[in-house]
Amino acid sequence: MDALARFPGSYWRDLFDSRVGRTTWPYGSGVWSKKEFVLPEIDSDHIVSLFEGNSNLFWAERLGREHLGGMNDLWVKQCGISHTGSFKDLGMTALVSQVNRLRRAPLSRPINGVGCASTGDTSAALSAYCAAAGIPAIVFLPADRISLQQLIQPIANGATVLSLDTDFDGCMRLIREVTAELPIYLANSLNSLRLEGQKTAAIEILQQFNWQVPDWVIIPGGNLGNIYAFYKGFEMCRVLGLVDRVPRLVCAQAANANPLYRYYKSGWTDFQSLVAGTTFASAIQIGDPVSIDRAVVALKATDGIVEEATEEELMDATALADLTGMFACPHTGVALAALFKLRDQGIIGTNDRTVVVSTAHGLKFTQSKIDYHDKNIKDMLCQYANPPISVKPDFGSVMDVLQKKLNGKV
Ligand SMILES: Cc1ncc(COP(=O)(O)O)c(C=O)c1O
Ligand SMILES: N[C@@H](CCOP(=O)(O)O)C(=O)O
Repeated sequence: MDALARFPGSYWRDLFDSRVGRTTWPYGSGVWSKKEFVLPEIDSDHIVSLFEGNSNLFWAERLGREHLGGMNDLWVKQCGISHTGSFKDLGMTALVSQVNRLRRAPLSRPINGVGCASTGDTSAALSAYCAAAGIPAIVFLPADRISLQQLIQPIANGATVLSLDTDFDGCMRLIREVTAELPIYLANSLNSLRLEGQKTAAIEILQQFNWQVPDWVIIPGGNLGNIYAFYKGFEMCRVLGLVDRVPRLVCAQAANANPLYRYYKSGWTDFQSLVAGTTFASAIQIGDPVSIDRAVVALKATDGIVEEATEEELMDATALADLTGMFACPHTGVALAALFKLRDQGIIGTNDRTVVVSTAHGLKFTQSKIDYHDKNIKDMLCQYANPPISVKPDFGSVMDVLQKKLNGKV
């Protein structure tokens, strides 16, 4: 930070702005366009990048206007529109690049592979970046708890996939033990290299608002590395003079997997890990988050809030987002459901500039959408379901249906 502070904030803003849209290696990546803030000492030849970052900031105009009491400054940061379909690419490029550097001469460290425990997105990102670099990847997955789309990613990318009959927290405990014994580098967000890459999403948001600071940023939380990464990105920009304040952060959890929410509600006095229950937001089905202390730092420093969402709330919020032009994953639904609640309580105001962080691509989680639109979820109304209409293949039948539809009778 001392070295970076030798230059004024305007220097960094201009430098980062000058790299947007560049193809010069590695600055076309949203992460490496901020190389000096991420991993300054790395040689560009050692970087393993798939041109991650630079994701769209979606103006959720209709959702805000029609469903959130006329909110007019609501944005969704589409971190899931990325090479492997989640924000994990941002951190994995930093981590795998550093491993690549360590394995090569002159350092030539004996790292035989890189490993992680995963609910499906970290494993996909690790496998893709390792495959691109020719580094062995080992992933520990909780059997039958991740989507098929997520499962096929490491398989296709040639990783060693261990499907374990336990939950994510069990996988996490095992990978920590294994990486302590074998020359396998740990790729979960315990490793701060991941957070260095992930924090660039926060800097990118500031840049996309022409270095204006939003009032609120809402982030779904599981293992809790990302909430800290966002805080770090915002705080770094404040300390180095790129902006003059930081936004208030909201961490949103599924009610079925909510150890941070419970801790927050206890006034930060009583943290209890738990066995996470099943949730459609399966990538945040985590009961013993490794970055719990970092999350508390981030929330306290930003006057932050923790909210939770039930299964029905998160699925309805996801459906509404989709009906207004998105294709959100259930984790984004958790964050949107938290926004609905904070708007109802009057905590987030109509004119507050608010960013919801979308963490994965909806196409990785289609089964829950299929079940919702089929109204095939036990004890759930599925009030925004839009099932397909079966019609006989003749002109009269088709016309009947369309006329009823146009008259609002279907
Ligand atoms: C899609 C998705 N959203 C949100 C999260 C939560 O991020 P974190 O574990 O950093 O809290 C994860 C992973 O945990 C994820 O895969
Ligand atoms: N959702 C994550 C859970 C692990 O989180 P990490 O950020 O610590 O790797 C996943 O996709 O595996």
